[in-house]
Amino acid sequence: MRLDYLTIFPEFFDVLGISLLGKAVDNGIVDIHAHDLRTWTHDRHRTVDDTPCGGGAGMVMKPDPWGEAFDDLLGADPDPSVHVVIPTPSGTPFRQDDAAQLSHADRIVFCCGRYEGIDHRVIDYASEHWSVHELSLGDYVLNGGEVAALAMTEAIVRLVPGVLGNPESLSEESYSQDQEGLLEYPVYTRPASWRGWDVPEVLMSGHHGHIAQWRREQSRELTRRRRPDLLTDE
Ligand SMILES: Nc1cc(-c2ccc3ccn(Cc4ccc(CN5CCCCC5)cc4)c3c2)n[nH]1
Repeated sequence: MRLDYLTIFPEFFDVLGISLLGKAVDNGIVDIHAHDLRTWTHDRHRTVDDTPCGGGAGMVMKPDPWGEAFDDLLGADPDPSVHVVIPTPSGTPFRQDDAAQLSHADRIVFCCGRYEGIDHRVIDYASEHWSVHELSLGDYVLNGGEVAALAMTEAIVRLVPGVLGNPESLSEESYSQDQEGLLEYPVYTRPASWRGWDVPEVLMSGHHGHIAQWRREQSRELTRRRRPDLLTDE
């Protein structure tokens, strides 16, 4: 899987060389390239923004640098197997299903906007050529797309075979189908008693059936309290 990031802050993505994703890069499972969008500017001030047509506060990112970056990175031939992800507050919510689907992609290009956003014609042009995903990280406004791109990257890449040390843990995670889409149960480790708090006895019983039942109950109770929207039983 090749991941490209178009951004005016490429150093944001240096962090991807650390830990889990760092190993995936070292193993050649994932190939990461961050690009400074100003590479594709030609004026002395390396301008990437301009005033919004129709008025309004702030600045909007000019389309030209993005178009030239697409030309260099992707060429002009349509290719639906290339996924262009554009983090935006107005996108569809990024969910585990999106991460799962994108984990099968061979190529993903993250377009990280700043200012008040990117000229919409960039999205229109990209949509004619590649598979475009306008995705929101959540219902809050960030200063740009970089943090969202990092979060989405981690959610996607950890699902790629060979990236995680213990793939079986994936099936027990919140939102995963095996967990029936419920929130995951609380976890414990040693010591058995810590500052007056004990590990639930059932977990020390060695009775796997009881432990599994307790965990299912914990998941349902936690989901009922925190995320009733995830409960589908009629
Ligand atoms: N889930 C999530 C993703 C993002 C995200 C992603 C990408 C960019 C690029 C820029 N920003 C900052 C920004 C975007 C929008 C506004 C409001 N809006 C602007 C246009 C006219 C109406 C009002 C303010 C600032 C971004 C923010 N935030 N949250």
